[in-house]
Amino acid sequence: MERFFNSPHHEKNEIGLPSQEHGYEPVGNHAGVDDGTKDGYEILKVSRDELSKGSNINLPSIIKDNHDVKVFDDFVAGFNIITKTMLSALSTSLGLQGGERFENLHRTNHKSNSTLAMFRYIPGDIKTSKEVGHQKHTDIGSLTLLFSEQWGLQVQRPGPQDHEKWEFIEPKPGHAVINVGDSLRFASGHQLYSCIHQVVPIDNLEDRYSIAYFLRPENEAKYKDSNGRWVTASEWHDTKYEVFQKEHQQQLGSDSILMGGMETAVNG
Ligand SMILES: O=C(O)CCC(=O)C(=O)O
Ligand SMILES: [Fe+2]
Repeated sequence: MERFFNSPHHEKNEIGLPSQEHGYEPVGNHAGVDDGTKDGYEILKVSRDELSKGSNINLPSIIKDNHDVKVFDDFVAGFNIITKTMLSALSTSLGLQGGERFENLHRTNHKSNSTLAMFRYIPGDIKTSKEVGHQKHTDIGSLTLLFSEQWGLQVQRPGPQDHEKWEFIEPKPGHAVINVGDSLRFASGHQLYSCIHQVVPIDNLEDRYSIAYFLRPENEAKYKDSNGRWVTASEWHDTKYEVFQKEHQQQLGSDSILMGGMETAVNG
């Protein structure tokens, strides 16, 4: 990751961002933690569908050799097994049968927006920087497997409480953080809660690296969203992504999308 992120911009940006699940985005493409700020991370995304193209995969030349592609392949294969095992355990614990079981909405050979994302956050001061952290949100997909050895991730506990109270998640070597995202919340009939989280850098000195695997349902899977509409997983993905792209001011009134309906679930 360091090798990629330390490369010149034109090399990192060689293929740009052909889709929201694949390619490179520089710092400042999304809203940041506080009003009027932008995000403080750059990101390399490798989509699971793109990886399935084998040697035809579209990647910047600096990470396109066989070794690099095998690393991405191994990560995605392993992360798929882990997340689908969890989905199966959750389905069993909720008493789901047949086509309702979560793993049957996530068949690996079906098209989806699942993606592997690698982040580098630039150091910044939460009070003064104009580009800082990762805004408050819930994840679009089903399960997110999140790895970072550095502090920065904060969550809000579900349940009635002061909803501006943030708690840091301690990074532990050899551990991952698992977020339930909106798609699993919706597929569970809103029984499971999406996790409200954000990232704030805690010192002004170090870059912060994190790796996320965003498992998302098959594009055609259907559920009722936070506004009670029947949508496909790919429609929800596109709707939410549009809100992610907006400035804070334009996001006003979009809380039920940005937070997957958790604002009202948590506080009301
Ligand atoms: O970088 C992190 O630790 C979290 C990233 C995240 O929340 C996201 O991209 O959805
Ligand atoms: Fe997230």
